[in-house]
Amino acid sequence: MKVSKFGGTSVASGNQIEQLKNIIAADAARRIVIVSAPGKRSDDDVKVTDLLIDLGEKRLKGEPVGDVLEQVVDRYRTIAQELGVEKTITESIQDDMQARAAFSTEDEGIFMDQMKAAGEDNNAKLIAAYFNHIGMAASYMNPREAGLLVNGEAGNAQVLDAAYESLAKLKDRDEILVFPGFFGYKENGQLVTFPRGGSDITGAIVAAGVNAEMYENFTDVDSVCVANPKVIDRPSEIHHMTYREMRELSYSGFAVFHDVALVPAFRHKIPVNVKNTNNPEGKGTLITAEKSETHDKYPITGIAADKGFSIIYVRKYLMNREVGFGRRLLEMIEDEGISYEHLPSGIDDTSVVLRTSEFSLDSENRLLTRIQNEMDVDDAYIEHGFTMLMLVGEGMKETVGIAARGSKALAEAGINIEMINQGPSEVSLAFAVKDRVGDEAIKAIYDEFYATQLHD
Ligand SMILES: Nc1ncnc2c1ncn2[C@@H]1O[C@H](COP(=O)(O)OP(=O)(O)O)[C@@H](O)[C@H]1O
Ligand SMILES: N[C@@H](CC(=O)OP(=O)(O)O)C(=O)O
Repeated sequence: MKVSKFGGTSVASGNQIEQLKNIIAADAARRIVIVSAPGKRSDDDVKVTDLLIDLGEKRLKGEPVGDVLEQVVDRYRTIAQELGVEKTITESIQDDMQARAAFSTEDEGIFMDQMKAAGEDNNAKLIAAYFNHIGMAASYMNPREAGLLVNGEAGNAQVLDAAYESLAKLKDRDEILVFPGFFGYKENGQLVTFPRGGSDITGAIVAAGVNAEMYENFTDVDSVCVANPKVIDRPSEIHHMTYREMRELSYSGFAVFHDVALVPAFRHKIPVNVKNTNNPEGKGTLITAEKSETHDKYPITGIAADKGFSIIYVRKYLMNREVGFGRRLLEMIEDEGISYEHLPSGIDDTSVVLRTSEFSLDSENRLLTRIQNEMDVDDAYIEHGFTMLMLVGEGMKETVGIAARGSKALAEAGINIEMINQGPSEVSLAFAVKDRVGDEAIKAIYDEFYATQLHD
C-alpha cells in the first residue's frame, strides 16, 4: 500500500486534480490520498490557507469577513465547476465556511486552527466527491474518525503514539481514502493544526500508521534539487538521499519537504519518494536510511540557506577557566523561552546563533542586561540579519577539505564568513553570512561543488 500526498499547487485547480486522479488510478497500491488546501495557480495567486488566516485575523479584529469568505468559497466553486461537481459540493463548503467564521473566538488559537484547517478539510471532501462522480470508490476520511491523535498548542500539533495504532485500521478499507492534511485532534476533541507546510507531516504519520511500502510526496518540481531552484538556475537533481540529509536540509531551508515529516518516516522505516504531479513517471527523489554510491561521488548532497538569524556574542577574559559559564548563558536564553541553533565557541569568547523570530526586542534587552550584570563579561552584544548556509552530505565525513573548499569559494566571491560550525556527526557544515549576500553565497558554494558536475 502507498500513501500519496499532494501539495497545494497539485490541488490548486480542476486540471491539477484530474492529474492527481490519473496518478491514483494508475497504481492500485495508491489507496490513501492526503491532500493540502488549494495552493497558488500562478506566482501572484494566494494560497487558500493564507486567505483563511486573513479571514480569521479579520474576525478577531472585529472587521467584516464577507469578502474574504466569498474569495475562499469562490476558489472551491471554480475547482468544483472545472470538475463537474459544483452542485454536489459548493453549497456544503459555503455552509461549512460560514459556520467556521462564526465559531467562538474565546480562545484565539483554537479559533484560528479550525479556520486554517478548513482549507484541507473542504478540499478532501471536494476531491472525494469528484472521485465518486467519475465512478471511483472513494471516501472522505476525517482525521478524528481515523484517530489522528495529537497534543500541543495551537499551530504546533505533536502526534501521539496512540495515533499509529488507530491509523493502522485504515489498511482494512477497500475504497480509496481521501484524507485532509495539516491537522489532528486532541483527546478532548479539540482540533490542532501542524506548523505551516504540515500536510507533509500528516502524510508521513498516516504512512507510518498503515506501514506503507512507500510514502509518495507529489509536488511541483521533478526532484529535490541540490539547491533552491529559485536561486540557482536548473540545479542538479538529487535522486537519492538519506532521512538524515533531508531532515537537515529541510530544517535549514529546503521548503520542498517538511523537516518534521521525516521523523515518523525514519522511525517506521517508510521510504519517501518526492515526485512531480506533472511528471509522475520521473524518478523523483527517494529518501531512505541507506547511503548509496552517489554519496561517495558527491560529498555534498545539498546546499540549503535560510534568512532570519541573529548572533549573540559574549567575550570574557579567561572564560575557558570558568566552570558553568556556558550552562548559565544557555539558562538565561532558556528563561526567555528561546531555543538556540548553534553554539560556536573560542577560548575567551562564545557566540549563540538563534532564529530572530524567536525573540522580541524586550527579551533581547533583558537577555543582554542579564548577561552583562550576572556574568560580569567584558563585552556582550547581539547582531541581526544573518543567513545560515548549510552544506549537508553523508559523504562529507570521508572527504578531507570540505570546509576549506567552502571557505575558499566564499572568499573568492568576496563574501565575509561571520561564523563556521560543523555538526558533530559531520554530515553538516554551517556558514553564517550577512543576509544581503545570502544568494551570492549559495551560488559561490554551488559553483565550487557542482557547477561542473551533474548528478546521475
Ligand atoms: N532544494 C529544493 N529542491 C526543490 N524545490 C525546492 C528546493 N528548495 C525550495 N524548493 C521549493 O519548494 C517548492 C515545493 O514545495 P511546496 O511549495 O511546499 O510544495 P507543495 O505545495 O507541493 O507542498 C518548489 O516549487 C521549490 O520552489
Ligand atoms: N495548507 C497548509 C499546509 C500545507 O502543507 O500546504 P502545502 O502542501 O501547500 O505546503 C499551508 O499552506 O501551510
